[in-house]
Amino acid sequence: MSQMKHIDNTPSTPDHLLLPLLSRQISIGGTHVSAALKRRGDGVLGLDNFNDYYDPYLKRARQALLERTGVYIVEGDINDVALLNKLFDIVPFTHVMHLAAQAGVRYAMENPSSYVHSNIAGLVSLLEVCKSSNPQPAIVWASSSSVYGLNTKVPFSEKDMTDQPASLYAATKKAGEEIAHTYNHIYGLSLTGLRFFTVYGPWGRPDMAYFFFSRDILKGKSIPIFEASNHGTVARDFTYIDDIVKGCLGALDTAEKSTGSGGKKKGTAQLRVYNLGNTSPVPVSDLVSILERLLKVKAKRMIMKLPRNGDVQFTHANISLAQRELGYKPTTDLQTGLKKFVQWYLSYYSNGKKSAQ
Ligand SMILES: NC(=O)c1ccc[n+]([C@@H]2O[C@H](COP(=O)([O-])OP(=O)(O)OC[C@H]3O[C@@H](n4cnc5c(N)ncnc54)[C@H](O)[C@@H]3O)[C@@H](O)[C@H]2O)c1
Ligand SMILES: O=C(O)[C@H]1O[C@H](OP(=O)(O)OP(=O)(O)OC[C@H]2O[C@@H](n3ccc(=O)[nH]c3=O)[C@H](O)[C@@H]2O)[C@H](O)[C@@H](O)[C@H]1O
Repeated sequence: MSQMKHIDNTPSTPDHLLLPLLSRQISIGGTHVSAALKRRGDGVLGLDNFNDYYDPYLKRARQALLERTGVYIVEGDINDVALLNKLFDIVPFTHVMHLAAQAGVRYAMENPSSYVHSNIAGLVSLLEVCKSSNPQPAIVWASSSSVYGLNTKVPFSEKDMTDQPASLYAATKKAGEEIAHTYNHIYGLSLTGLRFFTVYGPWGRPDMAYFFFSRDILKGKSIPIFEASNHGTVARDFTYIDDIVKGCLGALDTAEKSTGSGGKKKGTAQLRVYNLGNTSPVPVSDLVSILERLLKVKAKRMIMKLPRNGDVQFTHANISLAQRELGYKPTTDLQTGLKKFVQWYLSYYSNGKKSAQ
């Protein structure tokens, strides 16, 4: 993790934050969601610590993109309670979209404490501030399909067991769901957790397979493709970012309807968890074939036994609850979504941008 750059005073607040706004949101992490909220007329303030888990140039490019649309991003850590209090004093946020986390299942074996810092301690700091703020904001936060862990009964439904995480990342996401329960139970915070299923698309994460496979296929480097020791398929319910954004907006709007923008009496606020997936798992080997066609380069495939590194073999979402309650309806298949990713990737890295890590 990088040294966090703490700002010692809140930067001059852009005028738009002080205007009477239809809805005032704080979005933590989450470039695409922030941009979509801004496009539809919500007031949005971003927060990110810009750590160096992956390519910092990419994070700064996303920031520049957002700032061109009028979304200002404060540089700071969710563990910085003084900073959060200051922001909540300036802006009476009605909603918090909390997408900041230490992501990645395999990196948890290298740097476990970064998961505890952001996904557990950071979540608690944020909820402490939300609990005391007036109005109490409705909070929508990112959980993960990884909470289903070693559960092999697919498709995964929200009611299924989540008590056998396969990685520390998954364990911290599961802990986040339990922490949310506590803050809902004691303080009446309105909390909606979204279990995202392997999200991909333009401006995505360079540590994810679809992203670094593209880089390495273009470089002629071999790519390790994990194969299960039981010879079963290794597959993911890959979900395109635009579909996820619609699910996030649906969750924010549903939270608004059921809680209003004021604080709730204890015991009456909502606590919900939804799967946001695509309902069509694709084997990782097919992901590689699609990338080969789009990049017009043959991959050097290195088939490896799936190591015990935090990966699970198969994910598949049952999304009927999100469909019913959030109006969530993913429409992008992997071929279409990867085409958009590859177009972005080629244009981003051919424009003299630093190469992905
Ligand atoms: N991308 C996926 O496939 C996927 C799947 C399931 C769940 N999720 C979850 O969705 C959320 C967004 O994921 P993403 O892929 O966009 O990840 P990301 O790493 O690109 O975005 C998270 C952002 O949070 C920031 N951040 C991390 N720790 C912070 C802290 N302590 N304080 C302030 N900012 C901090 C990072 O700098 C980063 O910009 C995460 O919570 C992740 O765990 C992602
Ligand atoms: O939905 C989630 O909750 C998670 O989604 C994402 O995790 P994963 O589904 O594991 O994505 P990703 O690493 O891209 O691997 C994709 C596939 O490629 C396979 N894979 C991976 C690496 C490799 O070298 N070889 C390989 O075959 C690998 O076995 C897997 O089958 C997020 O990163 C994570 O933050 C989390 O939130």
